[in-house]
Amino acid sequence: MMPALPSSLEPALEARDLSKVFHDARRGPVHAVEALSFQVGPGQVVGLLGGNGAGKTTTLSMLLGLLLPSGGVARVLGIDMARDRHRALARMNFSSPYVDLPHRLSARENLSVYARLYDVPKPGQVIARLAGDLDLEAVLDRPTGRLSAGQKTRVALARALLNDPAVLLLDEPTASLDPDTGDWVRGYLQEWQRRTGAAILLASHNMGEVERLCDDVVILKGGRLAEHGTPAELRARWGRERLEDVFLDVARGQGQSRPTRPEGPGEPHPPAEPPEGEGL
Ligand SMILES: Nc1ncnc2c1ncn2[C@@H]1O[C@H](COP(=O)(O)OP(=O)(O)OP(=O)(O)O)[C@@H](O)[C@H]1O
Repeated sequence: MMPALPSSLEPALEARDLSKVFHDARRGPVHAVEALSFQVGPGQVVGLLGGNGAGKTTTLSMLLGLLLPSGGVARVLGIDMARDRHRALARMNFSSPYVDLPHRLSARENLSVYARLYDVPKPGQVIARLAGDLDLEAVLDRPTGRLSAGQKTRVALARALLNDPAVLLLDEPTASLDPDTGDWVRGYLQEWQRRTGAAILLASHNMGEVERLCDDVVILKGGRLAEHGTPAELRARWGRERLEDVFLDVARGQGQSRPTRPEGPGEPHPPAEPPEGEGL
């Protein structure tokens, strides 16, 4: 048996040889995620990128223990989420603008319910602090269903930070925000992460956001890992100045067909395969 690593060396989050096959009546077996391995180290922020249908949500759902993998393992803080999800839940959290909070409850009531579920000590104080941080004081007592998309996103983020998670999974945290509010939320997340040392896995289509927040980037294509590295490594490898162009090259399987400089900077890189069916 392999000796256990001291907990400080353990990845905060790990996908190892992770796969998910959906059995769809119309499409037959759908290989949403295939043999996917990556890690998020303690205190690291990793971006999970990929086009529509590339497998990001399926991956996040397995890491949250909401979907059982067809193969491989999803671990959070060393805990196998398919077996022992309940042991990790108190130390992790998740936020997505696509998951609605009950509409009739006020923002404060929603946050109070979740604070109770997470057994947050002094919940009133924690909610007041988060409402101050996220500029929600004026809307705390309004029904959540009547808030703007930007206000709902900030309430959802407050909900995700209630238990001071050591591991935070974020699905498109700024998707519905105007550029100014989006920028503000990114700045807040960056400051929060530096202060708490939490590990973050961030699924995003916003390359500026990924370049600003992420130490490392995983790009999925058709459920498989197509690229992995720091934003600087990926730019150098693909001879691109912007991560957005790296993403497009990976998506289109173009490799270095359009280098940004004539000599083609960076290491040569085998072009990614053209997309098969759905996926990036
Ligand atoms: N419950 C399901 N049953 C059948 N197929 C599914 C199911 N959930 C997802 N899929 C398929 O699995 C693949 C990956 O989907 P997934 O939602 O993980 O992609 P994504 O990267 O999150 O996409 P997006 O950026 O559009 O949200 C797609 O082909 C999708 O249609």
